[in-house]
Amino acid sequence: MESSIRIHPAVDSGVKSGSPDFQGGTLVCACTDRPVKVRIEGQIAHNHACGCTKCWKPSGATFSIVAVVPHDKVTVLENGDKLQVVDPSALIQRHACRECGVHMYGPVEREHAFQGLDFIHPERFQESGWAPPGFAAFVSSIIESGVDPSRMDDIRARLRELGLEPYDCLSPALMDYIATWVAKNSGALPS
Ligand SMILES: N[C@@H](CCC(=O)N[C@@H](CSCO)C(=O)NCC(=O)O)C(=O)O
Ligand SMILES: [Zn+2]
Ligand SMILES: [Zn+2]
Repeated sequence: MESSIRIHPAVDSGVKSGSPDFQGGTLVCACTDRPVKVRIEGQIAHNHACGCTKCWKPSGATFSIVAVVPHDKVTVLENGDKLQVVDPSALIQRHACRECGVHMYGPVEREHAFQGLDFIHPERFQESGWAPPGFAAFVSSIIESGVDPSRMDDIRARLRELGLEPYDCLSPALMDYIATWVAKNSGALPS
């Protein structure tokens, strides 16, 4: 299953399945001194590989691995004083460790289909068993980080080989969910 194409260390040797018993755990940043720790209660949802320029990626990775949890399931346990919001104008308020740069949680507070959800990077869990990524989002966006466009066919083929269907925005199910929210908000669909 190994390939010379690096997607992300958590999936490069094959996507590991999650555990039905996973009850949540603790996300830890990369600092050896005073690491930021964030408690997540329960399983994650909509886990995916993301090629956008805004999501945190470990070094050498082309994609991030990112999922959502309800905001009320997120608690900063330790060293929250090290957190700062990366881009206050963004939809996702990514809270990053000022020292190591790892994004610990990103709430959506604005009126939006994702309001009330926090984006997290499950690879930072100390525990295993989190639900695996199910698709790849914002694949074309990796070009914005400097990936040569001529590599895109091979990268999309590798994503398919890993079972991560590539999309250039979110998955059809999530795009339909967002569009339904917009239509109900505007009155185009009954709410
Ligand atoms: N081409 C841009 C895309 C950035 C983008 O829209 N990212 C998505 C996905 S992040 C996780 O799935 C998004 O919803 N962003 C909202 C936000 O970042 O606040 C790029 O690559 O920068
Ligand atoms: Zn840190
Ligand atoms: Zn992203």
